[in-house]
Amino acid sequence: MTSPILVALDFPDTAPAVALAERLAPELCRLKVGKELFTRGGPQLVERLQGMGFEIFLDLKFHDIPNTVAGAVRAAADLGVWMVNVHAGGGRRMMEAAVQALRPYEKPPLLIAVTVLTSMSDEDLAELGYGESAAERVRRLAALAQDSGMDGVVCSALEARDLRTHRGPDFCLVTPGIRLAGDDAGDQRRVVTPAQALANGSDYLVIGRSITGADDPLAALERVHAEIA
Ligand SMILES: O=C(O)c1cc(=O)[nH]c(=O)n1[C@@H]1O[C@H](COP(=O)(O)O)[C@@H](O)[C@H]1O
Repeated sequence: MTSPILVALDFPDTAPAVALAERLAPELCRLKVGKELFTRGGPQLVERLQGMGFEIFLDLKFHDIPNTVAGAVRAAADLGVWMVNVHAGGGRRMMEAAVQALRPYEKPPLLIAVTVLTSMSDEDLAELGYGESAAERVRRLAALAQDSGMDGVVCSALEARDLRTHRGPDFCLVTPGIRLAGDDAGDQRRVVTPAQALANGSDYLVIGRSITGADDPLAALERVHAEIA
């Protein structure tokens, strides 16, 4: 079975991250290593998790000048990760440079662009001076990402249906902001349940605290699988 679930290992250190991975199984999920954990554990931790059989989404959301981002995604590819992301807000030339950087690889990571963070609301965007809603901005950035040669985008599952229609069946939709019924939204603003996210057209569900914060993370993961079966 190929699971659509990516468990976000947002831990302050490597020991609890590895301990959690030991309680999960590569058949049931992939793992996401983000900014906090990577800054602590570095490439060695990624290699250790890969050695345990997990495919890794390296979520460092690169956002810099094209040359710098190209070098960063190359470093991610050399590490052998399964997926890596950049911010679509870095623009066309930055995304094209990232795409170009992965051309020489026989088995490159999936290259994904973050559109509008799921922690952002329409009000947050207005405060930044953007004259469009989150849904409109996601649509614009997803079109630009696809046109720049990216494999897909990170968005909220609220926008997945619209993107599936407009960007076609092969464009990869990665959706964080997933909450089981009754879970606390926390800092997230655009949240959706696992079943609804898949029904909307998501390919991959990024789930952090609903699994990592559970008393029994494996049981929580199995509950998500049961919900989407
Ligand atoms: O790129 C991401 O993974 C990401 C993008 C986004 O727009 N929103 C978002 O929450 N994420 C990540 O997804 C995870 C969500 O965690 P939970 O809110 O605990 O489920 C975190 O690791 C975030 O860094």
